[in-house]
Amino acid sequence: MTTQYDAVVVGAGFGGMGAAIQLNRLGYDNLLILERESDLGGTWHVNRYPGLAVDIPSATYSYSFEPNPHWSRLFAPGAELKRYAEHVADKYRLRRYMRFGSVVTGAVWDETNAHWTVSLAEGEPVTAKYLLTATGFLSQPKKPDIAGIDTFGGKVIHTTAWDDGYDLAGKRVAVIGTGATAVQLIPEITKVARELTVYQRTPIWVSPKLDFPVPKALRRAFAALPFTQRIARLTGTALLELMMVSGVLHYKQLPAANRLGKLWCQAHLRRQVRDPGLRADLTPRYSFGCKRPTFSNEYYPAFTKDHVHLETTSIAKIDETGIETADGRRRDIDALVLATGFDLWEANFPAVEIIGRGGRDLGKWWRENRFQAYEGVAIPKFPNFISLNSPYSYSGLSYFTTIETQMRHMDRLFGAMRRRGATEFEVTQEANDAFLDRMTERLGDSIFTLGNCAPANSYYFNPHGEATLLRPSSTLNAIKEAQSFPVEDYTFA
Ligand SMILES: Cc1cc2nc3c(=O)[nH]c(=O)nc-3n(C[C@H](O)[C@H](O)[C@H](O)COP(=O)(O)OP(=O)(O)OC[C@H]3O[C@@H](n4cnc5c(N)ncnc54)[C@H](O)[C@@H]3O)c2cc1C
Repeated sequence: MTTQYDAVVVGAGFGGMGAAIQLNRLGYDNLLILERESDLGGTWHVNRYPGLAVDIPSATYSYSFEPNPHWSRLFAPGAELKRYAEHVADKYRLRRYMRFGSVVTGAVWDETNAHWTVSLAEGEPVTAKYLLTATGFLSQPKKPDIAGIDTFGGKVIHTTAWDDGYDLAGKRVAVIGTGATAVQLIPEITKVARELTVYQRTPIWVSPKLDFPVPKALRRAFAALPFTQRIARLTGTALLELMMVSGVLHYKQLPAANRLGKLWCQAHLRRQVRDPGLRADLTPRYSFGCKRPTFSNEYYPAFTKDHVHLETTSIAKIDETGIETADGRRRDIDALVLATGFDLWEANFPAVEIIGRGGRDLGKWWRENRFQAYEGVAIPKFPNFISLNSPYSYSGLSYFTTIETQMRHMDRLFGAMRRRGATEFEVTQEANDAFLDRMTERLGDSIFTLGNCAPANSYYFNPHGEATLLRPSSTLNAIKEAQSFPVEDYTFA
């Protein structure tokens, strides 16, 4: 049986596009990128809610080999990220590989033909020598399990499916959820809604946001002198890195750095909210860093407005016209906004059924053993498979550090394979186990223990209570390891 493609990449977000660029650099041109949506961009195609913006300095959020001198603000709005994704796809000629509206349902390693068979919700399966899944972490929307939610007769909008045609102006709106999305969205809703009630289960730490329009002269300098942009990128990355390494990853050695982060947010809250009761309700009971840091100058003040209510009593049920809390109070609303985030661990590890050598089912294996992946990309018994959204793959606060770390890993791995005249690779169980031990030990130094973080409800933690989403190492270290891992950690055939 012939193999149709060199590689199939699942997902046309920044991760999938980075993987395709790397495969091109390695000389593979017979590629297929399968994307269930109608266009590319992943996160930045799907999310369009008011207030959407990158939540780290824009200069750090791009491929290092394709800097963007045109960001309009220090924290660029979401539409600019989508345009940047389109620019990359055009410049690197990636659209020719993309097939939209293609929902992948599973993939099976075919021992006889030494290739992957990838099945789709519609149409014939496709086969490829290599399989790369870039299905994202924050890509499977979570709907809350609240009694009666389907009976609500007004408008229901999940933040990942924003309805541009529905006007919230003059409406009584409820927002469920107070995560990173809500921090961006709530201030925008307060500007138009007649009344807004925010249902909060877990408060969030919010830092001041040093945002401003990037002056045209600076943008021109970035375009004319690329090294200036590189400096901006390195400076931004170094600051994020400092925050991550000192405040979060080395918590055990440096608890003071973490306390400083917390004090910084507390002072922000004190400055912006005078009412001590409201302040207490908005104050998290978990350590700073247990969740992804958020930045806003408008979030806390939104709750001081007369037409905005913070509700901390849990929701008992939703009926046709409103929401009732556990203490029997109810509120009529016109629109219900679900800022309830994403299902990571159940729906995304993995996002589709992956069956490896000897029938090993990846989802089952992760759940029955531990969530693990060598260097955040490879798993024993899954030959020729790069899982870009694996446990321990998310390194650094800009996701582009993750993508480029993985591109470097691919470069070294495929290079070693080809030098041996081989076409198959598989990570060894021993190398995988040693990596898992190293990560587990490093996690012990970090803030990520349930003792510090349990009330945070953080998606960093898997169902076993281990924080296996983020790689507990500095970006520099992750990059170094991607460029120098022992190639003997893999077998080649
Ligand atoms: C609102 C929001 C704001 C964010 N802000 C930041 C930020 O400021 N900084 C930062 O570093 N990160 C941020 N992130 C994280 C962001 O997801 C990453 O930065 C990055 O965009 C991930 O790229 P990706 O390609 O890995 O995943 P995604 O962008 O999620 O792309 C995955 C793609 O896979 C497709 N897919 C999934 N399953 C299937 C299937 N079965 N079949 C076919 N296609 C499938 C999806 O449709 C999607 O297009 C944010 C995330 C969200 C949701």
